[in-house]
Amino acid sequence: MILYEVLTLYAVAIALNRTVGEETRLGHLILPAGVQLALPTILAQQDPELWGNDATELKPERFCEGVSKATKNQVSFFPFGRGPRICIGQNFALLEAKMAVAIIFQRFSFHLSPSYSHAPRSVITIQPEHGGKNSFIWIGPIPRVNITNPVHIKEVFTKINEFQKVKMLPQFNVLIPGLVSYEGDKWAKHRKIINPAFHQEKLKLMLPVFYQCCNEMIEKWEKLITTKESCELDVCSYLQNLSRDCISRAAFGSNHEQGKRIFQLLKELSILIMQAAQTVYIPGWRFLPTKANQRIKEIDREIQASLKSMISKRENAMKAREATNDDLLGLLIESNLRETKERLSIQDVIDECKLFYFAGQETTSVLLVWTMILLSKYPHWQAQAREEVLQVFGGKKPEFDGLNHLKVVTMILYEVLRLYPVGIAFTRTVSEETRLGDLILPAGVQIALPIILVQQDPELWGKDAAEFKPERFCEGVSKATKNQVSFFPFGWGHRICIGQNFALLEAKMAVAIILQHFSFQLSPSYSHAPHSIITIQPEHGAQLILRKL
Ligand code: HEM
Repeated sequence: MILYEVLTLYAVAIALNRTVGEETRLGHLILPAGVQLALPTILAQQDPELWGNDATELKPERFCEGVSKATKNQVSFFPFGRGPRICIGQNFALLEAKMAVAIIFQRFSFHLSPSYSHAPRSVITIQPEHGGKNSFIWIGPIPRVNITNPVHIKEVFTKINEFQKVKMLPQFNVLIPGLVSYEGDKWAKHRKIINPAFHQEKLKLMLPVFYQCCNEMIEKWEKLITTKESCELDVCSYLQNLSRDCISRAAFGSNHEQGKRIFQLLKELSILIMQAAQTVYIPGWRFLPTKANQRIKEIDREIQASLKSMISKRENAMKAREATNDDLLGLLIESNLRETKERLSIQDVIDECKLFYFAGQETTSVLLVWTMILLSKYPHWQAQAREEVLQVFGGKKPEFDGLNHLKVVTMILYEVLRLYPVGIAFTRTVSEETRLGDLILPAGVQIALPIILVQQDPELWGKDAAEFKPERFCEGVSKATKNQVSFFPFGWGHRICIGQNFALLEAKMAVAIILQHFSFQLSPSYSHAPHSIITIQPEHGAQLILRKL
């Protein structure tokens, strides 16, 4: 019973796949040859409609009268597949597992260690993702040490020359150039020139853009509800569009249509490159005359040409005082023109614009997605946040000072970033032999700062570390963390995210406007499955039911 229940909840593979051999009818569907079918084991075996409301709970008693009774004779349990191609090794595996379990039970009792963090992750099979607190893993021939002690984390973030960014695979250089990957003097020069574009008074200039983009999304949602009381919606794509729109207009202002096209191309480029990255890496792969590589070259050429012409036009207009500089591009050019020593080249500016797209889009949209999911799950926090927003703005347009003073909304955003940080870990390379606490780390060793473990560590955050409790932040971050580096969703130290205030302002604007217009709750079709592909996203979407207020 226990083994069956484990196989129900943690089926070895998340889905079984088939290709349609020739045109076939399946229920109402006519499936042409070549179409692929996925039979998502993990969804079918945890479907409340098939298994009841306790579908996601470990309840081996479901199997007390065997599989047929538990499944009511339906094909809703197929951990070994089904039919003629059912796993030939099923009995072998079950016998081996029973032997192992029996002998373990004879000799040990066991329970979870506090350092275990529950993170099922699918890499062909479903495995727990994290090692323990003091552990290391091999990334091919390179050892990677997990650092979870806040004192040591602070040291890693502070000593930026000793602990450098891990070099990206060459595939990604075309995609994510700029500040984020530079080191030493080059990083310092770029950071100094870009910094002013993200100062609070400059962000104030971008607020109308954020408002306009949020309003357009709200109008779309309102149209979906006009004839009904409520509607079900997967908010992921809307929030992705929102942050794409915000970054594109905030970056390129009056040229945002041209900017949008560039961002579309960058999206296509990232898909092609991610696909290439999933195949085995061959040195010089970019020079192979494949269709994908030709397209990558074409896209890159178009992006470079478009950005180049936009930047030189803007530079000339600004020199002639004909252009405003209230977008990121204008602010970056202005700051660069003011630089007396070494300026950025046009190629440098192009690279930083590309980076804004990647750094600024997916990050803010996943923050918003998790915020809406958690506010749906915890309606009393949704009500408290709405009360605050209505108290500060009523039904009016949210303005800069009001947004900066939203206390409950800020606490909520921090708590979302604590539980669902944008990525699961930061990595660094040790540039020369260094001591870190008791460890002596030779050059070349990698360091991982597993943010997701540290920010949910019961030793640092208390027994309720895994619970959503925004009240932890009611007296600010320093009090919540007891002045330790145990909360770092934007990084820490000199290399802290340059877009942090931009992202938080955009998120506060979006949350405020959404709360002014709608109430929302989780739809029964939402299934909670945080999934890490660069950022942590809900794997099966964020289906919510929206109601107009
Ligand atoms: C919720 C939203 C965001 C989150 C959680 C986030 C998170 C981060 C983190 C963790 C880092 C540091 C990585 C490391 O130290 O290895 C970083 C760096 C950076 N971020 Fe963000 N980011 C967000 C939004 C943005 C936005 C909107 C922009 C720009 C428009 C941006 C631009 C950058 C840049 C340029 C860096 C590199 C800084 C440097 O190396 O000096 N980010 N971000």
